[in-house]
Amino acid sequence: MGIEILEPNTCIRGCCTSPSIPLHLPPSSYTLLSPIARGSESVVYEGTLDGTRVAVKKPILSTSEDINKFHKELQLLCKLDHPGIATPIAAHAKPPNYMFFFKLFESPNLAQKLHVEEWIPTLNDALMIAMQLAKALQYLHNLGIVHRDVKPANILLDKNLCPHLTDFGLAEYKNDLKRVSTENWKSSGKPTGGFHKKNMVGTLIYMAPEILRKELHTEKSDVYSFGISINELLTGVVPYTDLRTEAQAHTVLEMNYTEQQLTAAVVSDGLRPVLAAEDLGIPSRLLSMIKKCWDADPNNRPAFDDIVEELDLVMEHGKLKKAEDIHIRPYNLHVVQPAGKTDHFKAYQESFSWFTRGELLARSASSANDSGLITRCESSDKPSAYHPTMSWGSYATCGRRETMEDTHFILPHICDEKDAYAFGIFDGHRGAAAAAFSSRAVPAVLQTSDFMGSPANALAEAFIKTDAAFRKELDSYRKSNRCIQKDWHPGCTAIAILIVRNKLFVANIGDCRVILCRAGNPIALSKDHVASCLQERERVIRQGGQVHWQVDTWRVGLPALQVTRSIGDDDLKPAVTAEPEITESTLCPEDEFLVMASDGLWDAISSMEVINIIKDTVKEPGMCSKRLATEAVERGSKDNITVIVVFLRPVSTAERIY
Ligand SMILES: Nc1ncnc2c1ncn2[C@@H]1O[C@H](COP(=O)(O)OP(=O)(O)OP(=O)(O)O)[C@@H](O)[C@H]1O
Ligand SMILES: [Mn+2]
Ligand SMILES: [Mn+2]
Repeated sequence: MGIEILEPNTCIRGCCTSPSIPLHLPPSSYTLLSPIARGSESVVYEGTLDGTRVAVKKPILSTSEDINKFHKELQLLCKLDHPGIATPIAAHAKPPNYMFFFKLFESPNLAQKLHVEEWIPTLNDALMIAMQLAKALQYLHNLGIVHRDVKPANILLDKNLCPHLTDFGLAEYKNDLKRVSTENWKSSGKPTGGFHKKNMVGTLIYMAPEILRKELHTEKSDVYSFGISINELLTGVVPYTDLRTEAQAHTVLEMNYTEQQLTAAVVSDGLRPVLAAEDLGIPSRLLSMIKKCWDADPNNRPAFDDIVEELDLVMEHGKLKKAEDIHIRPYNLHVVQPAGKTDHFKAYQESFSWFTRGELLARSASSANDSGLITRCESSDKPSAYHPTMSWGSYATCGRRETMEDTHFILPHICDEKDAYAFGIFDGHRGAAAAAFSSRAVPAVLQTSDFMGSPANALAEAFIKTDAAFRKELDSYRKSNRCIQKDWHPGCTAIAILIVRNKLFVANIGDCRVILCRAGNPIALSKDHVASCLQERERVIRQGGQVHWQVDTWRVGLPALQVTRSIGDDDLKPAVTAEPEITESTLCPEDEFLVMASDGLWDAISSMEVINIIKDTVKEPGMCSKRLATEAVERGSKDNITVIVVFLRPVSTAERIY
């Protein structure tokens, strides 16, 4: 493109050279805009280079070892040229700035695509992705390079859904690995996204048994990670999160300290993710190839030359059978049409997403108030003198987690009522389904309720109806016997606020929180429902649940849930109730703003600090939300984080106050 290559085109040390991409840039040629992602070892920004939008990967360089690593990664990247690999278009390798510039991929990476967007690929999509990725890895292996971090989060998708392998932070020449064998262990790179912070490279669930046994990483270890990733693409299930043994793997994954259990199971018991289901039209050849890829013995795994050949054959067959029509998502609710005798191959399914299912609830939600559980709060209809002037913004980030299980909604001027606003946050656990469903269902039910006349009731009704509808949906979905996850009980915590004129209602279940900043001080408008709270513990036991001390805190039931109220979690109902605790406040001119957020924020930042941070941030609610979330990540919050900031006064006033 337009960027001129300044000679000599080398990095500061002279070790990296490239005939085609510039390795140092005039400062005026690029800008860094907002961060797209924070990896364990770098921050990826959106930026511009010579006027074009690009992605800028800026490694976190804290030691000289990190700088060596940057040079190594750059040297390697300069040698690569393959359509299936995200190669840099420029780099800047002179102090104080070390950066890689890549073409900006607008679509999310494959992990987000599958688990946040809940994308369901057709068989054709899946085969195309598998093939492209296999070719990219074949290319690398032929050059003697092992990637060592193959996983969906490192696969970028372009507009046509073509995959581009990225993140060469852990890549090595195979020959160098031989030499370092045990050193390889201590890990030059900080492991990515996983939990083994010191001893391992790669991400635990994608790591081959030999890596877990601390043996040498070979190209066959990439084959293993490839197999796990392709199965994830076919099933839509994050490896091992659908298992439910005594120590539920999902819990294992959430509790960093028991990863040894999973490691042991993978290494010694041959545990593998649940293989995609053949009866949905996924060719058995593809499935046996995946099984071979994740064979315990690296020697039994195919090389990428074989994999590419095998995929070719599978695709040939697919063409005959219209692979583009086949939707592969075994755990979907779908209707299998009576197949014609000659056409067993074709399985239809209703395209399915938990977001959409939640939305549909509006159509079935009756406007009658029939929950019967809530005592009507006295009406607050009297028009009052004070009306807040509102503006709002939000920010949601996956943080250091691999998957995003938070969702939220913002619903201003409900049903065209200019004085009614609702906001909500849902923090999913044991999967994202409940949070996805609720973020659409709760506002849908609210809109059909008497939210003006009886706001507290409307909120309670929204939570209880959503919970009932979600569990019913889950039930029928399990019964559709397409569900490979026999014991799957997703849930979410929820907080919602409803502002009607000068009244503020907060409904909460779980450990999201809302605070109000009144005259400079935080007022908590919700209380956490967690098993470490005695009152809640007693309530759970009274309602037939079990609470036990596990590892470091009180937890509910076998799944060892820390929260005591939620939507979903149907294996723990009724003890883990969806009935919200509701607070009502009257807003006054002293009120400055509201901050609501999932526990990822509150784990890292106190209410008072939140207020102070907003005080020295530009008074734009979206920016405040982002600043808070970013600060929490920087302080080490390991969770997904969602923040909504609502100003209750004209922003110009708010600005003047501080
Ligand atoms: N060119 C790009 N366009 C759009 N998004 C990108 C691009 N490159 C990276 N990203 C996003 O940034 C994320 C992190 O990038 P990358 O994996 O290269 O960083 P990292 O610090 O090595 O992360 P980790 O090691 O934790 O996986 C990717 O998963 C992707 O979502
Ligand atoms: Mn990555
Ligand atoms: Mn990385």
